[in-house]
Amino acid sequence: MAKQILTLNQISLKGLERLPRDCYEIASEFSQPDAILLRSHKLKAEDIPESVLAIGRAGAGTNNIPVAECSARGIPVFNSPGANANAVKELVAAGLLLGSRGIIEGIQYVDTLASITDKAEMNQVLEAHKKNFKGSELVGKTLGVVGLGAIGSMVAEMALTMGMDVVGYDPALSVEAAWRLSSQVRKADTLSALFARCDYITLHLPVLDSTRGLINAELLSAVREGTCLLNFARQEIVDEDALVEALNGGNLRKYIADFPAPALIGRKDVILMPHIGASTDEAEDNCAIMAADQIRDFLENGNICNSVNFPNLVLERVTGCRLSVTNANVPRILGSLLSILADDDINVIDMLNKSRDEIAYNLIDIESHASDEVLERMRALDGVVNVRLIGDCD
Ligand SMILES: NC(=O)c1ccc[n+]([C@@H]2O[C@H](COP(=O)([O-])OP(=O)(O)OC[C@H]3O[C@@H](n4cnc5c(N)ncnc54)[C@H](O)[C@@H]3O)[C@@H](O)[C@H]2O)c1
Ligand SMILES: O=C(O)[C@H](O)COP(=O)(O)O
Repeated sequence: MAKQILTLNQISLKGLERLPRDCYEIASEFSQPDAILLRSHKLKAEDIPESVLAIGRAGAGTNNIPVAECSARGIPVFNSPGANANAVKELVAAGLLLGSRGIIEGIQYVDTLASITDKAEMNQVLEAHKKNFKGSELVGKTLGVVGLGAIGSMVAEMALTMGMDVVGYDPALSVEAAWRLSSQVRKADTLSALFARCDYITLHLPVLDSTRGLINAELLSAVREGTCLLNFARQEIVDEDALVEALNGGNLRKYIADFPAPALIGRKDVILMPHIGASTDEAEDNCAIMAADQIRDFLENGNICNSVNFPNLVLERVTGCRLSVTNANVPRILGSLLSILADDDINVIDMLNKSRDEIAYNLIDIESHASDEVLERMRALDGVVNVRLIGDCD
């Protein structure tokens, strides 16, 4: 029977094409879907049908998904790390230029000249006024990058090529991300040290309990005169009252962000974009392809790649008959699962078990069919969250 994929946002066709129509039905309404694909749709736990086995976010941030509830229900949540990083990096480049030059004000001024019909007169007027739109260059200025993952590391690299000095802060930097980072990026030991020494500061970290309101009054009051803050990460990371106070105080010269808020719209010192960081053809394709491939590999093989709540686990298929089991990460469950198989004379050919936080996940390749009764005995074990028989075992 075809598997049903519920899409809660428009997902690029290039991604949906990775799910062959003879095996997958895709629609924006299903009552019992096997998996969900979405972008920024705010998904509530109560709206996830019982049938859902996996959720794929075609994008980076998963703060729109109730990840903790998904973990408790044994549902892996996948995202698309790095797939839209270049799109965001390019928009940050635009943000830096909008923050350093009078581009927007200049364009708005030119629009006011529409009533002048004589070219020479227009030229004379604008040449007299262009001094009002003077900016400064990025070369030699210091950019602070908060969060040096997929996007932050690309932004840092780009800023270096533009002649900026780059300072980075990331207390949770992965080894892989550290390898990607240019050695010219200087390390700030604290966020306050970074905020106190930069002309431009750009945020590229996820919103988590620990980062909500992280950019607070204390940090914002310590910025150098003329500092420009860019936020292409998430609105919630910046304390809005503190931001408004810092802008009113004058030291923070500009706030450039991808997240409009009523209190910020219309201010001359704020430039807001409508959450378009990842809105390029390329990023939408990349994210959708990655999310669809990951969902397909999970549904067809139980493999897990780029989950934000489950361990990564990929086991090469050696038999048509595979069990995937999610259980609490406590002792003795694995032994009990294997005993149930042994009691039914089912031989295990290959298996892999990995854990992440409170979740343990297993793929067990077996030589012969496991009956419904065997599966039910496994499901009945204390601490087992779900058991799935994948594939054709005959
Ligand atoms: N504007 C957009 O359209 C858009 C597009 C893509 C991503 N984003 C946002 O940008 C965020 C980052 O994306 P990414 O792809 O670079 O993710 P990533 O996971 O590759 O990198 C995030 C980095 O932030 C670091 N970090 C975590 N806590 C931190 C803290 N307290 N201080 C400093 N660094 C911290 C992590 O260690 C990691 O290196 C996403 O979570 C998402 O919210 C926005
Ligand atoms: O976290 C992300 O990837 C971005 O915020 C992009 O969101 P979008 O897919 O809704 O554009």
